[in-house]
Order: sequence, then C-alpha cells, then structure tokens
Amino acid sequence: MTIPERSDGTAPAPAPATVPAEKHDSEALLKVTGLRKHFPIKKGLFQRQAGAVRAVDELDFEVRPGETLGVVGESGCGKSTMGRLITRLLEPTAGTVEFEGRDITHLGVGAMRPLRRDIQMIFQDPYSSLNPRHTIGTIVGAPFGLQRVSPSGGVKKEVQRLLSVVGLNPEHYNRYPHEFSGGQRQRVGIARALALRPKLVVADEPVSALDVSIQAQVVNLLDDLQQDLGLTYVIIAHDLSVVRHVSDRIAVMYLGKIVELADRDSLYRAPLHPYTKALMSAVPIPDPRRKNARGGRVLLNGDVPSPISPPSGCRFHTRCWKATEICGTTEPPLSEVRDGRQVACHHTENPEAPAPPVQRG
Ligand SMILES: Nc1ncnc2c1ncn2[C@@H]1O[C@H](COP(=O)(O)OP(=O)(O)OP(=O)(O)O)[C@@H](O)[C@H]1O
Repeated sequence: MTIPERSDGTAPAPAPATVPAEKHDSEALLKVTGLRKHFPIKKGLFQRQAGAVRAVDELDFEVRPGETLGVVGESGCGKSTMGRLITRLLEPTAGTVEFEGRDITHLGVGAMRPLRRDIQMIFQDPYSSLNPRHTIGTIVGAPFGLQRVSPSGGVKKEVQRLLSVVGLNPEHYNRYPHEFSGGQRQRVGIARALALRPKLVVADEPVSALDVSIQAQVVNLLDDLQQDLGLTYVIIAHDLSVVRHVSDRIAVMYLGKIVELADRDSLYRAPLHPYTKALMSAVPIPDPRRKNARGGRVLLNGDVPSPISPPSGCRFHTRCWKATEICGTTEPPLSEVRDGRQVACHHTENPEAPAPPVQRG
C-alpha cells in the first residue's frame, strides 16, 4: 500500500512500516481530563431547565501516538458523545481535551481549523454520512476545499490515489454513493477521513451498520492503514469482537463513566470489573468446549438506567451481582490496580481468583 504524502505537499511524518510493541511514546497524543457533557432538558413555555442527561461524566484517559484505544459499552452509555467531544464537534460542560500537549477545549472555529486536519472522524452509518447528490470524488475531495489545501498533483489525482489506498477503483471517481455497497461506502468515508493525513482518527461504530461478512474487511483495512500511515485511533464499538481485533487498550464505559481501562490482552484474559465480565461473557468464544477463562456466562438484569438520574454510588450497582451496601452509597474511583490497569469497583477481583457463580437466565 502506498503511503500518501501530506496532501498540501508538505513532507509526511515518517510512518512506521509496522506498529511495534514499543510504539507508544510516553507523551500522549490526546489527553482528556475531567471531561463531562450534560445535555440540559428544557421544559415548558419558558424552556426552563428541568434536569440534564449526564451523557459523559468525568472521563480521564490518554491516547498515545500510534495506538488504538477501543471504547466499548452498551447503547446510551456515552460513547458517541465522548467521540464528538474529543473531535470538538461538541462543547463539553466541563473538563479539558489536550491534543499534542495543547489545550484545545475552548478553541474557536478559526483556531480549530488547522487542527481539523489532524483530528478526523469516521461515522457509523455509511448510508447517511455520504451526501447522495455528490459523487464520491466530490465527497473525498471536500476536505481539501474546506481546508484550502491544494495537493501538488491536483485534487482529482489525490482523490483517486486515496480511493485506491482504501481498496476502491479510482476509475469510480464520478460514481454516486448509491452505486456502492455498504462496505464500499464505508471505505469512501475512510478515504475522506484520511484525505488530510490526520494524526488521530475517531471511528464511531465504523462497522456496526455493515453485514458481518464485510465487517472484518473494513476492520482489516483500518488495521492496515494504521500500520502504513502511523495513525492513532479511538475506535468506538458496542461489539467487543470488533474492538478485540484492533485495540491496544480498551476503555469500558457504563452510564457516562469509564469503569475499566486496560491493555487488550489483560482485559480479555481476566476482566476485573463485573460489567466488563458481563460484556465479555456475551462474546462468543471460538471453541465452546474450551474452558472459559472469563468464568462462565453472566447475564445482566434489566436495561441501562437512565442517564438523567443515574443510580447513586456505583452506577452499576443496580445490575451487579456483587453489590454490597457501600456500592449504593459511595462511588468507587477509577484507580490503578497494577501495570497501568484501572478499575472502578469496590470489589475489584483478583484475576487469579476462582470464577464467580454462574447466573442462569
Ligand atoms: N444532543 C443530545 N441531547 C440530549 N441527549 C443526548 C444528546 N445526544 C446524546 N444524548 C443522550 O446521551 C446519552 C448518551 O448517548 P450516546 O449516543 O453518546 O451513547 P452511545 O453509547 O454512543 O449509544 P449508541 O451506541 O446507541 O450510539 C443517551 O442517553 C442519549 O440519549
């Protein structure tokens, strides 16, 4: 796969041929501190505020250059809101977003413009995220116009090169989105996101709208592009099997909070938070006869509570089989257990401990 030059003709950052284990610089590319987004609920004639949806509540995490942070959790737990906050598509209620050591939380449109090249988003739905009236050449080439960037060989040539980078036929430049399959359209979305050679790509459920047979192709494409272009990803998914394949570290979210943050292998080997364990036990294992290190199937009771009035104490306690009195009164902080692994639970499990009782339902 060819590594595209930065489209304005500037020298591209040297891209690693592979993403080695020691790829992570100590300096974070993205750092999020105390990030919060509460959507006000307005009611009545005078639109008075009557509460708020606490979509994201006090997130703290970092993303290192070249890594992929997977973010998982059930629907409504705040993953997309978090993605839109870090790409500055949404204003936070509180907290900061730092990119390359610079606080970008309150930058205005003008000051954000150059950063829009570095931070790109891939959206969930390849059907609605592409304008049906525009050709894919226009769609993929749009960022050049928006950023007033002139690729050295011209926009058309650059767009055709991007199309081939994502595995599409460059001759299809003049075709419209409806002429493509879902997987191909998502490739168009990926080409558009890569046009300005970003450093950070936030992919919000990049494959969930696609057929299962196509999902692996798109995930593999993202993986290949990361290797070739040295990209840093935040990949949001509710499907743990998607995140497993591509992530270096995984953040598990529940009701607007991170409940566990760990490197991928440790998390899958021994999930420490009961919610992670429950999510994990829903992932099919390739060989059902194999002893499941995750400790049998854990079924969660009920739905995620409303983020308008989340449970007191630990937000997960209403669905947790390990909950005790303290869980209903005191919120457990996200604290380091060992080796950078963080868990927010009053009853953090010892990974070497025997499996919990299996719930049947
Ligand atoms: N603009 C908004 N105004 C009010 N509430 C919102 C807004 N956007 C999101 N929410 C609410 O915030 C909560 C978190 O939503 P969000 O879309 O971030 O979750 P999610 O984990 O990405 O879920 P999904 O996987 O279903 O997209 C939900 O309760 C949602 O209804």
